[in-house]
Amino acid sequence: MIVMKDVYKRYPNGVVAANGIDVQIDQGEFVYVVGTSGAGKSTFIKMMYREEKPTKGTIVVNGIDITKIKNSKIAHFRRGIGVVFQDFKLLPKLTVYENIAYALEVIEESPKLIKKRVMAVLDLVNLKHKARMLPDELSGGEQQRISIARSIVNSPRVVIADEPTGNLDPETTWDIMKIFEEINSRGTTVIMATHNKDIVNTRKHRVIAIEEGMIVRDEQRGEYGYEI
Ligand SMILES: Nc1ncnc2c1ncn2[C@@H]1O[C@H](COP(=O)(O)OP(=O)(O)OP(=O)(O)O)[C@@H](O)[C@H]1O
Repeated sequence: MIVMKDVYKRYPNGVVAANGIDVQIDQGEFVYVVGTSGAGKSTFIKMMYREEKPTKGTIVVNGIDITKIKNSKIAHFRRGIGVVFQDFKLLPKLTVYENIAYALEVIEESPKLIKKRVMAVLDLVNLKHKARMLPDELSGGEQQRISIARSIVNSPRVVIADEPTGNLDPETTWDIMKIFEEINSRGTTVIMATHNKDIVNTRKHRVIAIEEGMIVRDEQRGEYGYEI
């Protein structure tokens, strides 16, 4: 569960990107975060995995008040959260297998367990046969599937995705959505910032709309709500 109470974020340049946010997201929900460019979507989700610290307010994620944890504990906290980016952020010199295994190697899991888990997530995204390739030998959609596989290899309770289909064509976008829905159906919370009206209006889930750093709409099975 994620709970934000009276959260404000003012960047050093004076921009207020979160302006009094109160929200609760329960375990297992699927949530779209929508809003115009610069509205504060990325700031909202970055605060959930402590990439940004709020100026004021409390944020409790998986039972931990992440506004109070020490810097030395942040890495440990983040292991419970999977993060997927628009530009994939795969390590170019590592193979697909190594990119995914890396997250488990740093926590010193056994080689046997690492292999089992990496192959299981590669199977989920249908890319077992590409395990030995390098990221730049893959299409954009395949790279995003690998980055999703990497985000869930630790079995996080929450997956956060910032515009994960922004660089992909419409057909690939649907494939990626199916994977997120599959992950969600297994009980993982999925939080996705998106500008994709078709996705939001077709694959119905909770919609949180942000404008000027405030939640202006929060609807179960909501609509995208903007003309683009
Ligand atoms: N690191 C930063 N330093 C200063 N200002 C920032 C920083 N990051 C974001 N901002 C500002 O905060 C506001 C909200 O930005 P944010 O990236 O959260 O919006 P967004 O809704 O995700 O936008 P987009 O859809 O364009 O990605 C914007 O005015 C932006 O310029």
